[in-house]
Amino acid sequence: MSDSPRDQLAIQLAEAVAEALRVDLTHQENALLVVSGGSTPVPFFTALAAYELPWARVQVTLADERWVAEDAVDSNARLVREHLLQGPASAARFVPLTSDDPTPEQGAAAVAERVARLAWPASVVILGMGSDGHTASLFPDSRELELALATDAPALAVRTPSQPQPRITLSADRLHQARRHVLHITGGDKRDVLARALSGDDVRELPIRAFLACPLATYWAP
Ligand SMILES: O=C(O)[C@H](O)[C@@H](O)[C@H](O)[C@H](O)COP(=O)(O)O
Repeated sequence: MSDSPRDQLAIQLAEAVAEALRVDLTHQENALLVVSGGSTPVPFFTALAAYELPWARVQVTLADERWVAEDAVDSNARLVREHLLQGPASAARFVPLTSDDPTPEQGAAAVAERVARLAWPASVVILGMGSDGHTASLFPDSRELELALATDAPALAVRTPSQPQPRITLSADRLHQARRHVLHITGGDKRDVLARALSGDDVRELPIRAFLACPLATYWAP
């Protein structure tokens, strides 16, 4: 791995997450790690996968997923399998957010049940953020945004005009259930969106605001 600021950031985040899992596993049987998809986490996944941890006691799931086949190029499950569940981390138990149902509306209840059985509170929830201020699949233009912010269901289907595929997302309530929250972002655009988010309150405008007071440890590099 090169030592670009983004790679250094990924290494620092991996170190913090590995330590969090190690600490939690000294006093609980299983520890849950919730990761995000997208492009930003790839070097972090690679760095974390190399840690020697009791991975068989680590559960990994996603903050959100596109309702696509697990081998589709834009599947977050595929991303996790290819970059995180490698080497020592291949012993972790990955719990995907999709089912064989044709739509997320049909599959959401089964996925929610699966998610509810995990080892909550999560050791770490790692969020990404888009330039529209979305996080997980809580998009400003999601039809189900209000519901996703208010429901105590663990997961729900979302339809978003700005996105090509239907998705499933963990609800804000479920994403709040963690010992530690991290925002992992890179680049000037996202720095500016975060600055905007910090200077206002309207969660519907910039859904990342729902997590700013978690507290949210921010890992940012240019
Ligand atoms: O794409 C996803 O699967 C996640 O839903 C999304 O919330 C992601 O974390 C942000 O869109 C940032 O994505 P990038 O890291 O690709 O910028």
